[in-house]
Amino acid sequence: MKPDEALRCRDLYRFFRAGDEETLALRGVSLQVGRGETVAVAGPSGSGKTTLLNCLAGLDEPAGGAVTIGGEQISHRPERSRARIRSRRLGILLQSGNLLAHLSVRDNIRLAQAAAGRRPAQAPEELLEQVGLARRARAVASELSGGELARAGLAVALSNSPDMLLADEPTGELDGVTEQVVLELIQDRAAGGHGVLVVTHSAVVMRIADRVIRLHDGRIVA
Ligand SMILES: Nc1ncnc2c1ncn2[C@@H]1O[C@H](COP(=O)(O)OP(=O)(O)OP(=O)(O)O)[C@@H](O)[C@H]1O
Repeated sequence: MKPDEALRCRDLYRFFRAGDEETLALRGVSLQVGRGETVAVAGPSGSGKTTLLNCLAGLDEPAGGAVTIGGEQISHRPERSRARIRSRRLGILLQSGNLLAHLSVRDNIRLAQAAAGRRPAQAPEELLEQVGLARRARAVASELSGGELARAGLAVALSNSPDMLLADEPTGELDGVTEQVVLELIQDRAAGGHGVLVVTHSAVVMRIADRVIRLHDGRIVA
């Protein structure tokens, strides 16, 4: 893997079996994302976007192929190893939010940093400052607006200076202006050296991405 590569996957296959029926959710997907690069993944419902994201994040195991994050292979390893790589090398941003509801934004960041088990490069206050949320450090999720929640989620996802940020519809519920602000923030942060892969239906996200990858029936078609 080249030093400027944040993520690489080769020939990913994933099947699901329900009774007699077999779905080929991923059929040989290969891609790479460079440091500082933002790649959008688009495609119709059922094309395999979420399955791909889960395999890249080590939350699901591909039946075939391999995933490497920051030079370290995450696929085909025991869950403990995958969890360690996830917490040190990946930031994961989901539409459902990545904050624990009973903890303040600051404590959510602290928890993510403690899970990585090494000295964090940035203090929670600094991360919150960078996403424009310094004044809401003590708030819990239910006290935040949609835009603030997206910023808080981003601060948590970036809390261990990941090699790669993986996001699933991170701006899905936001209005156009807030969406633009959060995306600019994601890109700004990416300039700091990690790669970004965003699963999205949003034309705004596709416009700001450096590249758009289109999935159809589990294959990259463009
Ligand atoms: N756990 C599962 N068991 C069986 N089939 C599954 C499972 N998860 C996904 N699939 C199937 O795999 C295919 C890809 O699903 P996936 O959720 O990755 O698509 P998607 O592109 O993310 O769709 P959407 O945009 O609707 O979220 C679909 O046909 C889906 O029904």
